[in-house]
Amino acid sequence: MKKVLTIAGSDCSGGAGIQADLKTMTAHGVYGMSAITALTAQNTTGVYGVFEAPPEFVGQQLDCIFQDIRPDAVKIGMVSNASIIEVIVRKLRDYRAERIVVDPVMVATSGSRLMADAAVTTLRDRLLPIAAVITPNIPEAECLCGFVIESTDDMLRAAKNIARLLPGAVLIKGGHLTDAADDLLYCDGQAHWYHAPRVENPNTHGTGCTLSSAIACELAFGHPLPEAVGRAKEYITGALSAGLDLGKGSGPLNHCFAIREE
Ligand SMILES: Nc1ncnc2c1ncn2[C@@H]1O[C@H](COP(=O)(O)OP(=O)(O)O)[C@@H](O)[C@H]1O
Ligand SMILES: Cc1ncc(COP(=O)(O)O)c(N)n1
Repeated sequence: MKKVLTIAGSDCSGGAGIQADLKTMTAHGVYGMSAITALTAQNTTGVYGVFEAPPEFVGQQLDCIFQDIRPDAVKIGMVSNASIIEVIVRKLRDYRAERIVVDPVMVATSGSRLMADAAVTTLRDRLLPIAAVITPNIPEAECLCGFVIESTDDMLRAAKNIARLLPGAVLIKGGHLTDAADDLLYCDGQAHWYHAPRVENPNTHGTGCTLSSAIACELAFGHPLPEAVGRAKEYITGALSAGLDLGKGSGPLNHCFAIREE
């Protein structure tokens, strides 16, 4: 069985973060493991508290994982401060981790900040260089490229610009922009567009976490990146279309769509 590790924050309401990642991994038939960077008190209406793990404890979790069950791929989500980022980079380099997908989580769908401003520079200079692919949404891509993205032409310009910051690839997610839900992968100097119809579903809590985890699973299976993204895109569209409606705000996805009907 393939093994995939998520390094991310916990969402007690089960829609995003570690919980979304592990559900995605199980639905893909891979063995999921987690190193928790922070506990959040959140639900579908917002983030009400964040309790960061001490960086050395994040390191200790990574030692336990890599010294025992080596992951085939790694997904990194919420990393809220620079010291946590530093320890993750050091450990992943020491253990020569492969197939690293970085979702540069900065702000939750509900609008709450999940990363300190000061950590953005560390993310860019230290974490991005070890990623095989990074998966910013439109606001995160704007933060990395420094200009406003209002069209698919802007997405392409931003992708080329961000690609200069890292040896790997960049996937800009269009969920916040297009009338459809078109994402752009810029990989080895080539643009790949993934077109999908916009699903009329306001429940999008955890879409970014889910997509990046699905990509990590597909990379663990050995698919080349453009194909891995295509398969992950099908998964996210399916989980959104399956139409779960839980909570008072932007609700979670339905990861059971691929498993069984009631
Ligand atoms: N209403 C929607 N219908 C179909 N796909 C969507 C919808 N909203 C988001 N997506 C897709 O979900 C994935 C996550 O995108 P996005 O919501 O932009 O990221 P984030 O959750 O990081 O803000 C992307 O593949 C995006 O195209
Ligand atoms: C712990 C944690 N990590 C990430 C997100 C972002 O979620 P989304 O996928 O909706 O952008 C979140 N709300 N909570």
